[in-house]
Amino acid sequence: MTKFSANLGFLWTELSLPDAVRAAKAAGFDAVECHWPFETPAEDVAAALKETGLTMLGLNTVRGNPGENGLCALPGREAEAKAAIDQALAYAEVIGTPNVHVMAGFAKGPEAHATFVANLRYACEQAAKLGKTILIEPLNHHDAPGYFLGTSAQAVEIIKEVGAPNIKLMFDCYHLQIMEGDLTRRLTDRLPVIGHIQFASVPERTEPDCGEVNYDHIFAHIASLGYDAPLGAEYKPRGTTDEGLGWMKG
Ligand SMILES: O=C(O)C(=O)[C@H](O)CO
Ligand SMILES: [Mg+2]
Repeated sequence: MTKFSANLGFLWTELSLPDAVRAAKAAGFDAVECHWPFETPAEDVAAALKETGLTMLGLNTVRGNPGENGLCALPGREAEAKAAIDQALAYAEVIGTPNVHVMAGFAKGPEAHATFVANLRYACEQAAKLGKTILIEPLNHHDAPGYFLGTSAQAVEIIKEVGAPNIKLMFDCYHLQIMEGDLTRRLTDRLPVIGHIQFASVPERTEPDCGEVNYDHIFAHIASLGYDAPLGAEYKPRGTTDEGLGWMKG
């Protein structure tokens, strides 16, 4: 039976993060994940996770200044990037989160690549001390034009170059359907480096019950690969979150 994680960056956003954790539990999710929890005291999130028995599977490093979308591929911003990595790992340690998604930012070219690799090596060293995993995620160029990381091939190349055992790919089916398609084969081919999988309808980015991707097929294929970690429901509900959960009961 496929397990699901509620991404609280998009689901139950009208609630406080601790209450969103409780709502996800009540709705039958097996785990939760989020984007940027830092305005909520980690202790409050930890208490809700303990109360519900859920794990917060992942969180992100901060975006940076208004309009930015990550710091870790930005040449000249290394001190801020390291601080963002330290902040995310410290928060993750308090709430028992195993994965930190290190966000690259809007950049391009060889200097950005070298900067990202160097910051990821730092992140992996720090994460290894805590037994945690660093994730990198290609984002599509419609939602995030100019974002440094845009394809799974680029991510695989970076993962190999970083050369750490605790760096993995966040395979977001939404972004990768837009950027490259061929999801069934990509999931098979990238499986050895996949650290987390997310999904949403394409192109709407709503519940997975519409659009151009057949998620009944995708979920069955993922299960056939022997991947049984919770899959991240990272979509923007058409109505309220609870109204849109019929796809889980299918
Ligand atoms: O945008 C996404 O798909 C993500 O998963 C990032 O964590 C937030 O931008
Ligand atoms: Mg995603």
